[in-house]
Amino acid sequence: MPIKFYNSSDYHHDSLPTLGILLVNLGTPAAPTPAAVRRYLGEFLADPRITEMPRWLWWLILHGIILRVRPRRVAQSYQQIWTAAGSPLLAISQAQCQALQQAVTHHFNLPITVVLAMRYGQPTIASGLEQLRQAHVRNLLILPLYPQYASATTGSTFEAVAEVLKRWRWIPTVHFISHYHDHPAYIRALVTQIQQDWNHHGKPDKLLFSFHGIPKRFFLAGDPYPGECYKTARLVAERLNLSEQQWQTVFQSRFGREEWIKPYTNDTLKLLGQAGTKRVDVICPGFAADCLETLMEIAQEDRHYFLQAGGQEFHYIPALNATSEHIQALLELVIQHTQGWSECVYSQSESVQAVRQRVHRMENDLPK
Ligand SMILES: C=CC1=C(C)c2cc3[nH]c(cc4nc(cc5[nH]c(cc1n2)c(C)c5CCC(=O)O)C(CCC(=O)O)=C4C)c(C)c3C=C
Ligand SMILES: [Fe+2]
Ligand SMILES: [Fe+2]
Repeated sequence: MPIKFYNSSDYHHDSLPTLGILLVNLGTPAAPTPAAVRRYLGEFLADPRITEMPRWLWWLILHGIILRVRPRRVAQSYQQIWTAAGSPLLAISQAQCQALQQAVTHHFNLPITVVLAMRYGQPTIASGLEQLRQAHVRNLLILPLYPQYASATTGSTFEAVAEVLKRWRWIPTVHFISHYHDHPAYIRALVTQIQQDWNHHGKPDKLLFSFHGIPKRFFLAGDPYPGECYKTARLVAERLNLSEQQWQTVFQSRFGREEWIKPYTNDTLKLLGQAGTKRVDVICPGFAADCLETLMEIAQEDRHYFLQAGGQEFHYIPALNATSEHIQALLELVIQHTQGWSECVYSQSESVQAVRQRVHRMENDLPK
């Protein structure tokens, strides 16, 4: 019979168990070039959770039209936001991973490894999980950096992780965080981020909470995403003591021709500009790290729409990124979702001595 599972022939039964945390974000092209963007979009847009359409039809559209036209245009956008450290999304995610590793090491005083993976592109989920497997992870926490659950993002991450784990011989205890849109520590971090900005620049006439959209069709099929976006925005607005007129929830980054959830960010900004609203601030609470969709679409393109339509002042409030408030929020999420795990590692470690002796005997008994 062929070997079906991923074995650990290098595994020692007396190795110390550890806790593992896999941070996952969406992913980004390896370079701001049409070829790299084509590779990235090819993988991204082939995911059935991103485009729910008959596969053959979508394959024709993707390869016949989109991948011929879009990479050139999108590569130009990436060139404008690319930094010395690479794509902002990847660089910021790496900083988050390092900072969270420090925070959990300090807090838990246990062997615990934090690894970063991307759903599309590099570093892959498979490589991240392999790193954790080699660290003898017995308890695994998956933390997709999407506060609001969507099938296209969080759901897709679960699928990709399960695809790898199902091949392991020794499957660890797994905890998957499916959302944290109303977690007090996350809400607090957003409130602080906004207040700090307003301390420097004063308050706007209107604060827009702009979230990445999804097709309306997905919402009608039962995706909870829009409701979670609304709740995040409401909780933050309440803590900032904003009146109904002072804030609004909107959806950005529409892709393709079908209707997406509304109101659209760009249309709303045009209307606000036309209606004489002087200053608008935009924050994008659904993005754990700044990326093309915030730095380019909101901070540049949408700013332009607003000012063109008659608006006077536009501020983009950065994503939570690797701020200490964000890392603290992620740490609190980790603490909450790993309740009881330290005891588990301790008890497994205690038995290491006993295992060591038994394994030794077993190995001696095995036929050579
Ligand atoms: C934060 C949540 C996100 C949801 C929900 C989401 C849904 C979704 N996205 C697309 C299509 C594209 N998204 C693109 C970029 C992009 N999307 C997110 C996050 C969510 N997407 C991020 C963080 C990024 C930025 C990546 C970066 O490198 O900075 C792109 C690529 C850029 C482009 O070609 O415009 C596409 C395409 C769909 C269809 C969808 C829901 C069905
Ligand atoms: Fe997207
Ligand atoms: Fe976009």
